[in-house]
Amino acid sequence: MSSEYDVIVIGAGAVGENVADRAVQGGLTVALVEAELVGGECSYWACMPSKALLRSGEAVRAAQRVGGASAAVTGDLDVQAVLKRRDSFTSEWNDSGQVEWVQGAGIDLVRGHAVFTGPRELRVTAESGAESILRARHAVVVSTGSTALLPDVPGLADAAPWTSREATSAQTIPARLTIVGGGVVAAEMATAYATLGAAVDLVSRGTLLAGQEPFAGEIVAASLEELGVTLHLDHSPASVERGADGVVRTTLDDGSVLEAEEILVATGRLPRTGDLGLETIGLTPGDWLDTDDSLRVLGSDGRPFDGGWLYATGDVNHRALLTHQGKYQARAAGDAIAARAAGDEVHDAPWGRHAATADHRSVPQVTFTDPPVASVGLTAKAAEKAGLRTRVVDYEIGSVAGASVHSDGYTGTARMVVDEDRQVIVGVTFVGPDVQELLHSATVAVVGEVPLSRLWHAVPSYPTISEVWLRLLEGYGRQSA
Ligand SMILES: Cc1cc2nc3c(=O)[nH]c(=O)nc-3n(C[C@H](O)[C@H](O)[C@H](O)COP(=O)(O)OP(=O)(O)OC[C@H]3O[C@@H](n4cnc5c(N)ncnc54)[C@H](O)[C@@H]3O)c2cc1C
Ligand SMILES: NC(=O)c1ccc[n+]([C@@H]2O[C@H](COP(=O)([O-])OP(=O)(O)OC[C@H]3O[C@@H](n4cnc5c(N)ncnc54)[C@H](O)[C@@H]3O)[C@@H](O)[C@H]2O)c1
Repeated sequence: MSSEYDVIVIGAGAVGENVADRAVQGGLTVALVEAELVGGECSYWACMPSKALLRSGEAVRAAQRVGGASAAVTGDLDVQAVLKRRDSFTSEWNDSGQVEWVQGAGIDLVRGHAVFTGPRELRVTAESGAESILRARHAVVVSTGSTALLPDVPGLADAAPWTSREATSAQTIPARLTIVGGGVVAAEMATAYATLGAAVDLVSRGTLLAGQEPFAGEIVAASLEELGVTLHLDHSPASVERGADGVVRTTLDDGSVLEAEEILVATGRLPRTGDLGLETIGLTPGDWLDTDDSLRVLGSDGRPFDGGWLYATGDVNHRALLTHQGKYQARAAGDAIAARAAGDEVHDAPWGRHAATADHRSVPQVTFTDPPVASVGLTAKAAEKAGLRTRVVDYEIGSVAGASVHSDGYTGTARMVVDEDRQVIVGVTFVGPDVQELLHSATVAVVGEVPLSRLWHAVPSYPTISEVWLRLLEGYGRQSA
């Protein structure tokens, strides 16, 4: 069977779903191809189940930090109830709700694994083995996401290691868990599993959360230790072996040996482009797909590949491996495809409707540790590296009235990075209980390039934690204008 559509989107993760939706809203016919579950990684094995695993423990600790409330929280966490609540967020790994949404949005869902057979043409193989050919009149969008990277450590692959998929979908909590990695997945899963009762060892070849401001990793490291996690920073596993007794023994580069029931590998991601038939159209399987700002894949000459019919959105383009940022790209790409198909003007200059400009220097991210780390834009180090003349202002969040009411002994740190030449903020980081809900104010300030002189007129309410904004401005000092 063969069918022709205006647009084919490969991958029905959060990002692919949104590209398809925008293209349909732009008047185009769209086939959305999915090999596994409609909704992708975020819904079933990443954002939602991981945040569900974290939330119950966070709620208990939040109450324990408020005098009077703490007396009411005396029991243990109900681990089975936490896992059951997590299962409800993944709809027990059943995608019928999302399929209904796709169909209601006017998108044709094609179940199966897609491979390129030529330009604008794909073969889809269903689970039953049935094959169909899809052709695209205007565009093919690759939204196939990313998969866990397994470092080349002797014995690791044979030790049945967990990746983020097993860690977010586990039905029992191992008594002991070794985690390899020091990034977001490692920090969040160490928080979750330690809270759920596992004895956790975390091995990272560097510091924790190395891409963030240094104080973020330091605060999270202290909080993990308080939860009972043993940190092995600046270490790597030299070899791994699962014994006949089922125990995983991880030998570190200093010769010490960690024992655990499971080992979680959280050492970064690889693009899901290895089995897409990219070689048939002249691209390299296994590569990330570089794009321009309207998400067209670039060829080796730096120009849109083969005249510009191929797009890549979400994790697979390596611009920002985050659901919200991928969905932002999806809106830009879906609308750009519709505009180009209609011969309408394409607004792909910086900050235009069809450009994912914010991917470069204005990406917000929350790491849901306890306390969480919420950041947007450039760190002080990244701003300096980018050649900006900057000034950094730090403030201890616990000193604002709203924070002291929020929790007893609230501790946290805020940093604002100012571009001195333009008098605008290029980066903000907050670390402290509940700061994730402050982040969008920082994103608006960074993306809007709001002049510092105007920010003084954005008055934070008393007594809220957002008064930290006023303290950061006071720390910077008011200009005469
Ligand atoms: C543990 C963990 C927690 C995370 N938490 C957060 C968070 O809190 N917030 C956040 O913003 N981000 C988070 N992320 C990142 C987020 O999950 C990803 O950025 C997001 O899922 C990427 O979406 P995507 O649509 O690009 O890819 P995916 O969600 O991976 O979707 C790709 C889809 O393509 C399908 N596919 C692949 N190849 C083919 C093919 N050849 N044919 C047909 N279908 C195919 C796959 O089956 C999959 O469904 C987390 C990641 C991890 C690992
Ligand atoms: N809350 C969120 O927004 C959220 C949550 C989880 C994941 N994510 C996304 O998922 C992506 C992947 O996360 P991740 O944590 O897997 O990757 P990462 O790139 O953030 O971190 C990888 C970590 O592994 C360490 N490492 C690599 N090889 C090692 C080795 N051999 N031995 C010891 N340590 C080693 C690195 O030093 C680094 O600390 C991130 O880019 C993030 O954007 C987001």
